[in-house]
Amino acid sequence: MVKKKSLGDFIKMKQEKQQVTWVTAYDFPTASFAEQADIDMILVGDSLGMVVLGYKGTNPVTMEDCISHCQAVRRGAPHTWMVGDMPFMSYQVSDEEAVRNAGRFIKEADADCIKLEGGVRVASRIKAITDAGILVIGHIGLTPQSTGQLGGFKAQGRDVKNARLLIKDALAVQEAGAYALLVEAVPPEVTKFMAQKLTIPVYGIGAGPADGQLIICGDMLGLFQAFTPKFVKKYAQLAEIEINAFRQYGEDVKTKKFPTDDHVYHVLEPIEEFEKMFKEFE
Ligand SMILES: Nc1nc(=O)c2c([nH]1)NC[C@@H]1CN(c3ccc(C(=O)N[C@@H](CCC(=O)O)C(=O)O)cc3)CN21
Ligand SMILES: CC(C)C(=O)C(=O)O
Ligand SMILES: [Mg+2]
Repeated sequence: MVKKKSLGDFIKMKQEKQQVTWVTAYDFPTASFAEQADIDMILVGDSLGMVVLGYKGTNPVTMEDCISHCQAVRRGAPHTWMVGDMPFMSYQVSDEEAVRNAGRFIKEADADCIKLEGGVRVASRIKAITDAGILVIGHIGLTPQSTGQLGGFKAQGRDVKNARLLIKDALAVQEAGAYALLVEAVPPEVTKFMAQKLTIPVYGIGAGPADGQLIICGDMLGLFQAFTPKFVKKYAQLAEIEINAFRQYGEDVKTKKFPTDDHVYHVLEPIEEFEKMFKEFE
């Protein structure tokens, strides 16, 4: 078992140009498998709404959902850096609500830090949470909680005007005190500029090479069937394996191939004694 990383390790990894590996996990087994595979960080993303709760987007996800899933992940991965993702409406209203809800991830779920979406427009939230002593990761580019304004799950920063705004967002996030930044669905040229310009680590999902990479566990494992973003690489086809296993079990039960003598408990007294006892009920 490798020792749990600390903030200093992640800062050093950027300086030494070592890649950080980051996956989402929402439950105990997945978190445990990620830890056993020596993944550097786990995000308990509000994408849990889509990947494990079956919503069409992330906005229905509540603080209670996030805390509960973070607690399960922490039990599965006690030695891995865990990021709590702040859900829609847990930080949008005021700095005060943002600090209170960020604190719940630390206090109730033993998160190492929190992540929230937005750049310039959430700078005061990032500063307020940081001032409370909590580590923050910013998240810019495709920000799923504002897909209404973005016009859907669309890549960002593809024209110069929009890329300039993104770079201003990135600088605002760093200036506000975030210790790292996540960039989602942005051309690699723009990501590369940000990773060079910023002193804090810049991680990417669908954003090309950066100081580290994030991927959604359901996507890389082949468990999420609704859609597959272009930036996903599939490392397994678990849905297929699960469906085949359920189908085989169903067939075995219907054809009485399961259960067999291997799967039952044996009586502890002579069967004649049982038969006598059964007769008492006749
Ligand atoms: N399973 C899953 N994977 C994700 O990467 C993910 C979530 N859920 N939920 C939250 C957000 C939403 N994300 C998404 C969702 C859809 C696309 C997508 O379909 N993109 C298209 C079009 C891109 C465009 O028009 O610019 C693509 O072809 O990649 C991308 C990111 C990323 N996040
Ligand atoms: C899509 C990633 C960046 C995220 O925020 C999540 O998994 O919730
Ligand atoms: Mg999220």
